[in-house]
Amino acid sequence: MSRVFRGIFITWTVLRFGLDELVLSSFEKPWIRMLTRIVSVGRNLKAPRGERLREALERLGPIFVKFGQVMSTRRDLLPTDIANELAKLQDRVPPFDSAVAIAIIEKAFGRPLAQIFATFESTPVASASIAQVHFATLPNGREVAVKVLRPNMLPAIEKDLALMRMMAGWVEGASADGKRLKPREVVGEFDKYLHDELDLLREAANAAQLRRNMQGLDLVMIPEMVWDYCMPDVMVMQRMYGTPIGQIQRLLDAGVDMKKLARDGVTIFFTQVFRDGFFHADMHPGNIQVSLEPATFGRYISLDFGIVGTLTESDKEYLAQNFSAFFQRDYKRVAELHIESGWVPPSTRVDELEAAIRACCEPYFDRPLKEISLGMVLMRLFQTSRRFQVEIQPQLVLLQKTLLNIEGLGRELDPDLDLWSTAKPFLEKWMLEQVGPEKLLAQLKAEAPAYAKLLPGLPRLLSQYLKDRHGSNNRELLELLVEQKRTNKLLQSLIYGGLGFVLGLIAMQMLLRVRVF
Ligand SMILES: Nc1ncnc2c1ncn2[C@@H]1O[C@H](COP(=O)(O)OP(=O)(O)OP(=O)(O)O)[C@@H](O)[C@H]1O
Repeated sequence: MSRVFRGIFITWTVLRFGLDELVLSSFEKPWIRMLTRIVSVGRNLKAPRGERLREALERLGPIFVKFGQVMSTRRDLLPTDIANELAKLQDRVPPFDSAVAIAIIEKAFGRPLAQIFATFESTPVASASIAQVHFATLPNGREVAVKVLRPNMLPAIEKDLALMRMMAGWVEGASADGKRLKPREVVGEFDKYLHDELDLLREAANAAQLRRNMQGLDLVMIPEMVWDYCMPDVMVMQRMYGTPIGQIQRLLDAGVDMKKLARDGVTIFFTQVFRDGFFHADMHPGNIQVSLEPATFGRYISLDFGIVGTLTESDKEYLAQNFSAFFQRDYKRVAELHIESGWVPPSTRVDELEAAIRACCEPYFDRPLKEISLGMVLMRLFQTSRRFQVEIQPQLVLLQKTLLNIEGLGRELDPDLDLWSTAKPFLEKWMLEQVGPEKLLAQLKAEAPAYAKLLPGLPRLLSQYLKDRHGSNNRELLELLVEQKRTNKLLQSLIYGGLGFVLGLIAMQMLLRVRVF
């Protein structure tokens, strides 16, 4: 029953805020038209559409707020005004009772809190829509941060997701506009995203992988996971001491080199993308701090690993080659790359795609190179590709969104940051590695176990192959001989026939000559 009421409340909110107009310009179902007319009485649609959508999502609660936040990153799908407005959505959720947090921890560990931690700060340090964080100390004296999932998240999410799926079905059935927006696919993607975020073990594993990858770089610190204390709904990690990156004045006062910090940010990101193919994809300022401790002064601290992106070798190659071709203004190459990689249908005309890409990229060269936003270029490229029936891969959209975040952050720290010159050496080094002897050696090494299995059997396979080949050679030879005999006979008859004809002509001519003279 509560589901029915929730459904009615959602429909009512959608109609009151005029979201029906926003999503569906032409209704085909008469009952929806009728319902809209009833609810429309007295509704005020003067506010811009993005603002109305944001307010409606806030009214609908945390899951819808999260949905709006996730959608705000899909600038390749949404008009700019709506995406900008959705980006303003904030998790304004009160912290949950610490008694509840403690109960969750005790249930997860099956022991009273006093046996798990030596100390536990009951006032949370931060609280968001999915989890909240408390500081604590382990029995061995180690200081930790404890992330606890909000209670009853799963049932609440399942209920709202079921309603979202139902509404997506309506929207899709209601009009052609609705179908074009693929609402069911969008909700499906959101469903997966939320479930990933709800598993703190998964987040801990992401953190551990990133920490390992970043170990040798000395530019960023990632908390170590205390695995014995990590569960799907409780995550315990090393406590970090840092100043939020947003507090620029505090960092300046402490003597942090802002230009270096901006460059380091780009270096970290490009290392994660091009070297590791595994990147932190939730780079908002709330998740980034800077260490002011003497031993690690000026180093980044990265937090919150719920969202990471992974790139395959071919994704990396696609990106590196596209960026390179773009900066050489070789739009034909960009178009060819899209076709070669199978991104656009093979029937696509290179010249048409090239023209579309030129129209999208050329305006960027009006400004100095350092002002060009790679995130924007990538986004425009994706928007152009869509016109050529390209389904943009989610990991590339995630990357583009993170790139925008990194650029924004970098330029805030250093307005003169030249992103391209910082990123270029990475791309060049990476491209060189792709074709150089190192890559060949690495590939041979990777294939070595397969060769080791294959080699002992090779003589047997070779002799078998030759035997088969010999048999088939004989057959082919016989066929060839028969064919040659046939050709010889034909030639013989042609030669003899032709000779006879010529001799006949000569004889006739001689006879005629005898008669004339
Ligand atoms: N290991 C840590 N050491 C110190 N402080 C931490 C640690 N982990 C988290 N925090 C604090 O808790 C805050 C929230 O953490 P985190 O971003 O992981 O939670 P969240 O619920 O995923 O939040 P959101 O989704 O809004 O980013 C951080 O901004 C930071 O202040």
